Amino acid sequence: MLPVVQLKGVTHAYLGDLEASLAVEDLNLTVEKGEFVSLVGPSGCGKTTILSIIAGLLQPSRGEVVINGRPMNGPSPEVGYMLQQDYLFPWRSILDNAVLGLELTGCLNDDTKKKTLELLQDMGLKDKAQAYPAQLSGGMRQRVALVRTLATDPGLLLLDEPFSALDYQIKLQLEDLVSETLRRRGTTAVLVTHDLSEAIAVSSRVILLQRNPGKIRKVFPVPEVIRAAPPLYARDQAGFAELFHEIWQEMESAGRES
Ligand SMILES: Nc1ncnc2c1ncn2[C@@H]1O[C@H](COP(=O)(O)OP(=O)(O)OP(=O)(O)O)[C@@H](O)[C@H]1O
Repeated sequence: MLPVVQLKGVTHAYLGDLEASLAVEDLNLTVEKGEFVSLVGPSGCGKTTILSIIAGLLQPSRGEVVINGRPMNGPSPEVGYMLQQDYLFPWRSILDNAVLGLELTGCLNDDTKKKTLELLQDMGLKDKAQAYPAQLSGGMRQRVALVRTLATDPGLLLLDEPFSALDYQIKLQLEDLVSETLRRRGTTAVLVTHDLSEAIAVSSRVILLQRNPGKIRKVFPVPEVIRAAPPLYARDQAGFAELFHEIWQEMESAGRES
């Protein structure tokens, strides 16, 4: 089976008026179908730049991006992107917000609307379909944003710190819900997070980046016993604390060198 994401020698420099700044250099990364990988690393190591490149929002200065076997050519409905802010339209009902992506891609019909309602139900939001964003909590709104992203059925989901603005308890619940939903649908995911325990709890691999310029420093596979548990319980599994410390130490060494 073809990998979902292939980055081959990807380098990106942002061009300023007087100089160019090298954000990421010579990245090589393959993400297989159904994998959930996390990108972690210090501020400025290029996590968001990498997601923007995979999303087709940013053309890398050098190197090749291949999505589902095809060279990347701008944003595509195959790739969903979810951010820290929910960006719901306050004047639209929850259902109308949730179907926005379908509407914009010309895919809204009775069948896709029914599937969106099912997704809202899966996320515990069916009775909120006719409510408005202002009537929902932050965690609920983030779930609506997730439904909106999943409604177009992207094979690849990019998540840029989607849980970081939420209370700890809500964050843990959402990690479970998202991870279970993606597993069931076979969706491939790339998550950017500052929370190392979240990265280990939800991923099959944690990719540690270093900065100046952004590069992959080390890839940590997450042991099966941790991966098999729902994120809430993954943290209690044997090997979790050891892996956390191993990645933490490597991060500290990277920090000292940059
Ligand atoms: N639009 C831009 N113009 C110029 N430089 C940029 C731009 N966006 C990012 N950079 C630079 O590129 C590098 C990588 O930034 P990026 O935002 O990808 O890092 P990050 O790991 O996501 O950071 P953080 O964890 O703080 O969100 C940084 O040095 C940043 O200053």
